[in-house]
Amino acid sequence: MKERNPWHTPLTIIIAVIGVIAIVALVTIAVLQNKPLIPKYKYGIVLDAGSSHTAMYIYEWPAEKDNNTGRVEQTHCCKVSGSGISDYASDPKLAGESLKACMRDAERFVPSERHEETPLYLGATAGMRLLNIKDSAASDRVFQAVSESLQKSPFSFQGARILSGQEEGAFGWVTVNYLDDRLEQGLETTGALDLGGASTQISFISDSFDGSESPSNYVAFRLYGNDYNLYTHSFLCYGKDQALRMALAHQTQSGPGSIVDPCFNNGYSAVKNYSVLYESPCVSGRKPSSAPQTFTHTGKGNFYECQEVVKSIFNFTECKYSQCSFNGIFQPTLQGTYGAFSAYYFVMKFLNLTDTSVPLQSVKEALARLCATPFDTLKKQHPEVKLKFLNEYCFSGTYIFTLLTEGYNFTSRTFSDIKFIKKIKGSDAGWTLGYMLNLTNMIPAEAPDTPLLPHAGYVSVITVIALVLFVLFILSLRPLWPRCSQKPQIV
Ligand SMILES: O=P(O)(O)OP(=O)(O)OP(=O)(O)OC[C@H]1O[C@@H](n2cnc3c(O)ncnc32)[C@H](O)[C@@H]1O
Repeated sequence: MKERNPWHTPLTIIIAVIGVIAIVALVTIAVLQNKPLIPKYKYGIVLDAGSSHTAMYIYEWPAEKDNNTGRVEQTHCCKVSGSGISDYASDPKLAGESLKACMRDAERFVPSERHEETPLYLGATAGMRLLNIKDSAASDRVFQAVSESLQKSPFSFQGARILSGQEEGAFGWVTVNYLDDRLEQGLETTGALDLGGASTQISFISDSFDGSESPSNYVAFRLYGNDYNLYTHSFLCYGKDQALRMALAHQTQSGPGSIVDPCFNNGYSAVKNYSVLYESPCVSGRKPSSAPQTFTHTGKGNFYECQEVVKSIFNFTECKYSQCSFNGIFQPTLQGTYGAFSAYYFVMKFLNLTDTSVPLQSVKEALARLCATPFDTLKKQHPEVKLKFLNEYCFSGTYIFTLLTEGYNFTSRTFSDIKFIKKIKGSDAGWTLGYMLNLTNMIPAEAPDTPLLPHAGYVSVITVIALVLFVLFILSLRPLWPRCSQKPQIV
């Protein structure tokens, strides 16, 4: 004879089975309903048509979060081979052709089902600003050619245009602060220092600046519920290549047949053409009236003398405001930390000076040593470095040092507030990301609403509540529970 278990009645078994099914169904629905979708991405492409070269950046963000909350990241960068589009003024078609290899690259990196909806922008900076000043019809032809080429791509081409210096500075600032998560979290922002080939930008927030003293340097933003009064200025012709032209123009004012340049290493020698040197609008007005066709450019490598040459391209005396950086341009008091990118990074990286805890005096000494190194020794020390760059590091380092200290007024105390950076969390520092975020409305003016609980927390709460309900349900059926009799039932 078997003893009968009082729980093994059909009713309790049915209740238990229904209860378990109900819990499983409830949790399954909660999980499926609220689970983040399998990551699917959307894309945006920006071409940075700079004075020295063009680069293409592909950005991606989670598709279900393009209501302003998803993180935008750079997934790919392609360097267009050849020079910047402004160098194709005499043969604009080639400017369009030059972009084709990177556009084919983009077709591989962006999934084909996303091609048609992916916005594609081309922004040109100081190289095209200068070409536009020199010959606006030629600049139009270059834009026509690159636009025709980009229209043939499968992406949604949104146009090619010149960014103003103010936009370039402001979008660089947005990029740096977006990537550092400072905007969304409303943290103290970082200033942005960008050194290109033809222009340089400085952008930062200063409590002493509300735009009233120099409105042309003022950009107002409202991002994630916070207001920002940004100071920004772009110095056209003060990118590193045009600054070098101005330094050479200063040394060839009398039209000599040769110059001995303290900004180039001893042993460096090259024959240069006067008309090529003076073809840029940054120096064209100063071309000596009588000069031979060419001059011999040799180096003597002296940092202190080089600094004097570099200082000659700045005007430190004129200022109609309460305070200025240089050339009569207003600059409020420096404040906070700074990210310095593009040529700032390339040059300081070569000099092993990206660590700004090194005292300013030591930076000066390192530059003095670099400039004093004979050019042959330098070439032997750095066989991997392109000669075009190696030639110019003494000038470039001295220029950066002078621009930061004498131009922007960084001191031995504030110099350590600068961080020389190339990338932040995998994305390049530069104006392109800020430009795309702006054009795609990816940064909201107001802070987006956040869900009460994260997904995992939500599922846990649902599960616990379901279990409690189930236990209560079982308890409420107590009257139906089989009674345990004292006597064992004999079956
Ligand atoms: O913004 P604009 O002024 O139009 O210029 P760009 O867009 O061409 O400027 P980049 O930031 O690409 O480069 C800035 C400069 O750095 C130079 N550069 C690039 N790589 C370098 C390296 O490894 N060492 C030294 N200089 C480098 C380049 O030739 C430019 O003169």
